[in-house]
Amino acid sequence: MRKINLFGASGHAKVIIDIIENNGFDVGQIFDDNSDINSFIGRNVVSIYSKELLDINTTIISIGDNRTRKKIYENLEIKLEKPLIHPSAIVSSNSVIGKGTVIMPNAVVNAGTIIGKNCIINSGAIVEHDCILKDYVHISPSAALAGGVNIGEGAHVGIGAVIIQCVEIGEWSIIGAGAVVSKSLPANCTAVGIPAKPIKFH
Ligand SMILES: CC(=O)SCCNC(=O)CCNC(=O)[C@H](O)C(C)(C)COP(=O)(O)OP(=O)(O)OC[C@H]1O[C@@H](n2cnc3c(N)ncnc32)[C@H](O)[C@@H]1OP(=O)(O)O
Repeated sequence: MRKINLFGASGHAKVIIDIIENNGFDVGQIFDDNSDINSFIGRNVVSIYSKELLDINTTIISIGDNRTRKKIYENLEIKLEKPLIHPSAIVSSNSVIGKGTVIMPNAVVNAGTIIGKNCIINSGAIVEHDCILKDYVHISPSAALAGGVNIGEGAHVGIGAVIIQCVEIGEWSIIGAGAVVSKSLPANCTAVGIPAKPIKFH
């Protein structure tokens, strides 16, 4: 049976284990650098990093923080798993999804959309047609992107946020929970409200 490693024993990893099992695959190694975590929902956790051990299988970086996923991928040259898609998600055959990206239960990814690597399309999120999502993006549960939306690297769209068509979100920006984004937003900002406006830059 095909095995998939997890890098990070987090709450996010619990949902990914469900997706692995629902696809009929099995969990391989679970790695976490916190040596206090010896087991994770009944499974053994390895805390001493070994590239040889991890490279036996492909891996999903199961950490919710976008910058941490990027740091781990770039520093450790993780051998990424193909996109991991929950069977209840609807993903167009005319979309392109990068390695290490996870598509959670009931998410929708429509035709013409291109999603980079190590992204999270969380439960019930909708990514409409012809969107472009760069690497390390996280679309939170129930967020909705209309057609032709562009999301820069590492941006985080908060839970229940709505982004209207053809809007651009700059890299590493954070869109607050429940925001309505009606105009493009710059890089490295946190934007909240209806309509969404930047409240700070980082
Ligand atoms: C499966 C999962 O769990 S996936 C994860 C899903 N989680 C999310 O989507 C969380 C999204 N995060 C948020 O909405 C956060 O509140 C953020 C990122 C927008 C802001 O967080 P912080 O940077 O810590 O800012 P902070 O909490 O200090 O808030 C700053 C101000 O913005 C306001 N604010 C914060 N979030 C929001 C929001 N979503 N909508 C409107 N106003 C908001 C605060 O009330 C505060 O206002 P004040 O200065 O008048 O008191």
